[in-house]
Parts: sequence; C-alpha cells; structure tokens
Amino acid sequence: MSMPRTDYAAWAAERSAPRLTDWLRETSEPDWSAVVNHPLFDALAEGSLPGEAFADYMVQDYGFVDPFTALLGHAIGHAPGMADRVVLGQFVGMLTSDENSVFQRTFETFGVPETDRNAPEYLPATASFQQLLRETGASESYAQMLAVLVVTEWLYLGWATRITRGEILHPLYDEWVGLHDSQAFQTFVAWLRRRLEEIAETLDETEFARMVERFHETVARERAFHDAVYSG
Ligand SMILES: Cc1ncc(C[n+]2csc(CCO)c2C)c(N)n1
Repeated sequence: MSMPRTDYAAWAAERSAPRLTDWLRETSEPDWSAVVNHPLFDALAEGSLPGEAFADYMVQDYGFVDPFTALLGHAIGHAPGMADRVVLGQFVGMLTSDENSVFQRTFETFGVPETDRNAPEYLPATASFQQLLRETGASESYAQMLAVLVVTEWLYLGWATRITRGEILHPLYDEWVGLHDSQAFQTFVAWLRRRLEEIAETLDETEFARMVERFHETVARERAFHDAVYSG
C-alpha cells in the first residue's frame, strides 16, 4: 500500500523548493486542469455565455455556497487560535456581503423565480458536493477543512487569472471574475496554502492520508460540478 507522506517525501527530494500544495495539485491531474480550463469560464470571460446559463450556474453555485459558509464556521471553530480565526472570519464577512450580493443581484437581473433562489432542484453533482462539505465540517479535522478550502479557492483563482476578460462584459460577469482575481483573493489563497502546509506537518500518517484523500476528492467534485452546470 502506498503511503502518501512517503510519496510526497520522494517527490520533494527531487525538487529545490518543494511545496506540499504543489504536490497535491499535481497529483490531482487531470481533474485540476479540467476545472481551470473549463469552457464555462471561457464563455463567461468572452461574454458569450447566455444570461440564462449564467443564472443556472449561479443557482447551483448558491447551493454550494450555503454549506461552504457553514464549513467556514466549522473551520473558525476548529482553528488552533485567534490568528486563523481572524483571517477566516474576514473571509466569511466578504462571502456573506459582497459575494452574497452578486448572487442576489444575478437572481434579480435574470428573473430567477423565488423557489430557485432558496430551494431549487439541485443537480446530483451539486448534491454530492454539498454532502462532501457537510462531511468535512462534521469531521472536526481542521486539516481536512483547509484541504477543501485550498481546492475550492485556489481553483477559482486559477481560472480567473487564466482568462482574459472581454471588453464589453455584462457588469455581473465582470464582478464575478473580479471577485476571483483580486489581490485580496490572491493573498487569501497564499495564506490558505501556507496554513495547510504548516498544519500538515503536525499530522500523523492516518490524518495525513485522510487530508490528501479529501483534497483529491474535492478536486474531482469540482470537476463534476462544472461539467454538470455547463456542457458548452
Ligand atoms: C463550486 C465552487 N467552487 C469554488 C468556488 C469558489 N468560491 C466559493 S466561495 C468563494 C469566496 C470568494 O469569492 C469562492 C472563491 C465556487 N464559487 N463554487
């Protein structure tokens, strides 16, 4: 049986500045790049994505954001101290203000019916992602929570810094991209990666293996989610 920590050590030994999160990302291929290069984000950035398709994506994504916000609450509670709680707490503040507002204005602008705003039919891919987020919150493992956060946030930074925004983009599309390529967001992702790497050093073999599994599982769920919400 392969031991993830030994596998990582072997990988690290061949590199001059090895980082655990780089190894986690590399070992998530091809799923990682499939999300970063997803056609949904090209259509969004070019402005060729119909409003209805954007609204459908945002309805499903709001179903992700709800248990995701709850997961952040678990992370704040299970963090080792105030320094982490401050960073995560500020992130929750942004998520429940600026980001929540983009969802609400998208629902208004594209005439999403009331039931679809709060109790839509979730696609199976959304439902299984929700389950993963709830399971991770219930795990009480800060390392697993960080693994999920690194994936969900770093992937979004990945596509948002890859694409080039069209010149005349719908203001809501522009705002959505802007949330994910900002300097503040880059700083947050850098912090998450560093904290996961630091916490990982304190884990025993079993906990380390679970964290790695959680990371890979989250990348697979991200790919399934984006394939389900947009087929091109
Ligand atoms: C399926 C899915 N995965 C990741 C994100 C990214 N994300 C979730 S909350 C948040 C806060 C800052 O914008 C970010 C970046 C998403 N929206 N949907």
